[in-house]
Amino acid sequence: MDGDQGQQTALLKKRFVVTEALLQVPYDPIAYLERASVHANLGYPDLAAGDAYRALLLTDEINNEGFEYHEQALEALRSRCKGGVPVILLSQNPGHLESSGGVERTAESVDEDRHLFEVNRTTSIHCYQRLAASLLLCGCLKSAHDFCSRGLAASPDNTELLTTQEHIHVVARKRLRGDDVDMNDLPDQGLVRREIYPWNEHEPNRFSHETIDFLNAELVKVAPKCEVKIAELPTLIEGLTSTESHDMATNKQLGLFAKEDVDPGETLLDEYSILTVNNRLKESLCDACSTELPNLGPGSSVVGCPDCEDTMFCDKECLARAESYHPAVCDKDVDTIAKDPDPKETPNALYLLLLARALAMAQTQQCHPLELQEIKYIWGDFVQGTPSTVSLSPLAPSPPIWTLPFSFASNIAGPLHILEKMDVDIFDSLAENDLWIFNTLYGKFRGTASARVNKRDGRVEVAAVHPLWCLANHSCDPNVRWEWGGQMRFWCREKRIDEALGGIQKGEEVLSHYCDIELSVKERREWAQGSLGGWCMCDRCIKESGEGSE
Ligand SMILES: C[S@@+](CC[C@H](N)C(=O)[O-])C[C@H]1O[C@@H](n2cnc3c(N)ncnc32)[C@H](O)[C@@H]1O
Repeated sequence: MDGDQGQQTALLKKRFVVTEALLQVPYDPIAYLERASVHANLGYPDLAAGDAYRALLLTDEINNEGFEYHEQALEALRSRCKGGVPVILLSQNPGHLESSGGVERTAESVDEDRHLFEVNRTTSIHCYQRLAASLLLCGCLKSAHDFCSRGLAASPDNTELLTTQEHIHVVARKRLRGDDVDMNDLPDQGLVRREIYPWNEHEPNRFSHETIDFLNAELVKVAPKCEVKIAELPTLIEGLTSTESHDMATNKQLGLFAKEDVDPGETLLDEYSILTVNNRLKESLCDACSTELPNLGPGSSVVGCPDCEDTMFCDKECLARAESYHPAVCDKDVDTIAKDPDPKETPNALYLLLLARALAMAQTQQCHPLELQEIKYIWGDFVQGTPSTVSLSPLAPSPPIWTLPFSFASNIAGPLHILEKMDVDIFDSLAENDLWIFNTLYGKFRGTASARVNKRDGRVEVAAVHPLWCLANHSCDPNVRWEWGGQMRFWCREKRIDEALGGIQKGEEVLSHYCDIELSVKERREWAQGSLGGWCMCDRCIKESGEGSE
């Protein structure tokens, strides 16, 4: 084991110990700060920010007697101060705590309440420091600036916060390309690592017999002529063409294949997904499948939830399917969250709504969110084995690019707000509601979700993950068409792109399309690049771009 690896292993062990401690004592702000430090050292500034934010919330609980977790948080802090001031607060002493050789004077020597109040104040300033520095590293400049300002309001001479503030200004000038930076216009969308975290025990081996058998048993119900198999796909790199790389690397993934011959026009898959959301506050869409509700009036099939006002479903079937998520949000005032967003925020808002739906499903079904069968097996476009530190060795591979979109609002504050609305204790449910779990869910949704526009005004309003449909890979000469109404439907094309008769033979891969195939090769490649991870290299693209012709 080399030095870097040894350090990594030690940090992961430490992370495990602190997480276990938090599962035992969930309201301990110090343990959260400790875990933030471990996450920062492991190279996860996003997770460090998430922990520091939870610690900050707990310091608020301690400060406010009327708050829900005041007693538990105060007791946790008191217990941590029994042997003196916790070491994590002594590394940099932003409050004016007195220390004596690493161990503070004990509670007997001073008024205990005053002492705890001071420790709590110091803890909160540490939280601001950690939040500002970590969010800056993630590229969330506005949130970093906000926490920096809040920290400086409490501790104006704090050198760490002043330094971070300087860095925020430098990065902001670079990103906004100018010296005149308005702090209200700071970018707040960043990128973080997109990976299967080393401690994630929920991710299945997608190529195991167990996974493939499970998916095939599910497929029998909605696509009896399809089966899932391992597929070899070209490894796509942004802007790389086949003339530049004749030896194209490939990678193993899953794909859909025909088990029997399929006739032109024949339906191949018909999938209903409860993992469907819409962002319209006052539109008449079904809460379960987000289809436009049928007309109300005599004989209408529309039904409402018997227990809460305003939640409407197409029919009794959708109401019955809603039993898998609705009880967690029934009458819980979650309706307005992420609805009618600013157009710039539409994608983020839809992903947050998908996350909210998944959390409601998990809560209702008393299941870990990553164990939900609609989520467990889907593609997440994760980058494996990301090193946490950049190696200086000339032989080291270049560090992977961070690809998971991240913001304080979507990844940290938003999900916690939703859980609180659902009456979930965000501290005592860490095992199910930790930030790395939200990030993993986002990775999966961003790898598989599709969106739909409102035909009347062209606004994107619905998003969904169809866990079986999304197993199909892309081609610009697809052999199926798809249509998404209440259900997602694939049917075999009557004609292929060259006007040849459609039809899929037994054993052939079922190829969908992720972009409008009527476009030119350049436009198609630009459109599909986001969902493919690079320039499309299907036979049609290679032919039309003139690549590989020599
Ligand atoms: C929605 S998933 C498709 C199913 C996925 N192969 C799986 O294992 O579940 C989309 C991902 O499949 C891969 N993919 C799909 N079509 C491809 C193609 N024509 N060439 C290369 N990769 C493709 C890309 O990695 C893309 O990010």
